[in-house]
Amino acid sequence: MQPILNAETVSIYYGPKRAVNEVSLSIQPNTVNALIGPSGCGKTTFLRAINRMHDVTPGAKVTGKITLDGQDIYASEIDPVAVRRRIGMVFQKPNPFPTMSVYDNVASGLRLSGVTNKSYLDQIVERSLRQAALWDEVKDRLKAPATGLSGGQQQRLCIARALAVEPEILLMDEPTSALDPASTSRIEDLLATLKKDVTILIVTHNMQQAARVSDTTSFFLNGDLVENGVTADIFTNPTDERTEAYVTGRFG
Ligand SMILES: Nc1ncnc2c1ncn2[C@@H]1O[C@H](COP(=O)(O)OP(=O)(O)OP(=O)(O)O)[C@@H](O)[C@H]1O
Repeated sequence: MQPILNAETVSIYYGPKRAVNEVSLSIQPNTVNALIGPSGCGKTTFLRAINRMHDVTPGAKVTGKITLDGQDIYASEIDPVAVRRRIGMVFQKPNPFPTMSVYDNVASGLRLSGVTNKSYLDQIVERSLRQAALWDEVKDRLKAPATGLSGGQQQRLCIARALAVEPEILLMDEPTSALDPASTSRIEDLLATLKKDVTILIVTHNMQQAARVSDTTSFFLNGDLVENGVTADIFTNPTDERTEAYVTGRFG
């Protein structure tokens, strides 16, 4: 099958310092892909290159090639805002727009792209909240402030907000690290259904989580992609001894 996303010898620099070294990685559609590795190994840096977030980091530079459906997302004619609509992102700490209601948070991306039709917005808001497994909990408080939701609900709201513009890829940077175990488990369950609609890349420090939720796993170390493969193989039969040392908890 054709990969939906392809990175070819991608290096990422902060000023003169190279944080990611010539990483090549192919991602198949409708899969969950975990990026693991010790702190500072470049997971977040690599993830952020995929939706051109480094465009707004002073001194950051991305080299190599990243394609989405075969199209170079760094090509000069490509608008980074359009890239971010197709490749959404959910961050470590839930970050709903604090002055907006639950409804307005989810509708914000569509409104920014000029959608005003109320019944269409209603429909997309409901669909996105259902996809994020939040609808039943918020359907009677859509006009209430988003900040009144629990941390776990706020994170699912951020997922709904990202889904509302129908991205092809969802990047998740340690999306459960600020959440309690019950909320974490809800989001993990959600990933299995979400991948029917969207391809997911998730950075996680939690190896049990990577093993539970992902189809493929990529192990990063000091900016290198050491090994990438089917999750069960990475955890039970890795080919590189550094991967084995990491997944068996010998360093980290
Ligand atoms: N904005 C920045 N400016 C300069 N250096 C940075 C910047 N962001 C990250 N780095 C450096 O790049 C390297 C990779 O960082 P990155 O955040 O990608 O690692 P990570 O694997 O995601 O770590 P963690 O698991 O702790 O989040 C680190 O050495 C870090 O200090």
